[in-house]
Amino acid sequence: MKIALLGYGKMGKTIERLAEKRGHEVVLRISDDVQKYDLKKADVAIDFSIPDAAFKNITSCFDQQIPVVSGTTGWLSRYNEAVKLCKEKDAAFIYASNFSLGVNLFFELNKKLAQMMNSFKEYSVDIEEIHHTQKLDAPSGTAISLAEQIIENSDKKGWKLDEASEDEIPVTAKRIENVPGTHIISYKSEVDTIKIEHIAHSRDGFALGAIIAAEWLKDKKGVFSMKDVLF
Ligand SMILES: NC(=O)C1=CN([C@@H]2O[C@H](COP(=O)(O)OP(=O)(O)OC[C@H]3O[C@@H](n4cnc5c(N)ncnc54)[C@H](OP(=O)(O)O)[C@@H]3O)[C@@H](O)[C@H]2O)C=CC1
Ligand SMILES: O=C(O)C1=N[C@H](C(=O)O)C[C@H](O)C1
Repeated sequence: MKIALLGYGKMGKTIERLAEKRGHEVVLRISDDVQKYDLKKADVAIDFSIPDAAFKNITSCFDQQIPVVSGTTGWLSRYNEAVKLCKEKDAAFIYASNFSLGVNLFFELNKKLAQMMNSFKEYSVDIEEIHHTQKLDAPSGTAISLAEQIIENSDKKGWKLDEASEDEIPVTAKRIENVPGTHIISYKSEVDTIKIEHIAHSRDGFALGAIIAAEWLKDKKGVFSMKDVLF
């Protein structure tokens, strides 16, 4: 498979290393706001760029009929617009706030736990995420996905960074040197705490998941999620 990397930073370079091990070839590496780039020599594009660039990168792929996998976070206010454009252009698109198998299993656990805990009002829920100090967005895309899953499966009405009201989920974002990505969900009562936690040991899990998603999407049309790929 010939891959165009839109974003050639920490994730782009990890994807290149693992993709080459799986027999793929990287044919294009984009690292800044190029006015127009030719994706025709690629079978698929993988976007891990920056919040301000993701929408343009993704829609360039739709225009050039190249399936696109995006893991960039912090641009989701335009997600529905991207979905509409993908359908109009009969293109192919997968977005995930987190591509690792472990986090996608953790998502399913989170939904089940939220349903179960909703009956026990003596417990209050909170989310904590910890990432490296270069991260541009807060809270992480994964923490937002986790909060939305709890909201869909409980009586919670929303989430807020730091201070939250009774019917919202408080989300804390910590930045510590070299942490690839940690997410913790805690249910606390007067007498005890129940916690589930996902700790990424490196970026390899995110990168491998994105490559598997690209292999899966290559010959398809439509808008998909990591759930379609994995389960
Ligand atoms: N969904 C998932 O599983 C995961 C998502 N992420 C997300 O992926 C994104 C990238 O993460 P990471 O690789 O760690 O970040 P980096 O900062 O290491 O890489 C981002 C790269 O994008 C480049 N860039 C800047 N402008 C553009 C542009 N217009 N088009 C293409 N590339 C551009 C930057 O170049 P320069 O440095 O020159 O500005 C940089 O090389 C983040 O949003 C992060 O949250 C990260 C890990 C997993
Ligand atoms: O910026 C990162 O590094 C990560 N970003 C994603 C997010 O915002 O959830 C996924 C992962 O946690 C690493």
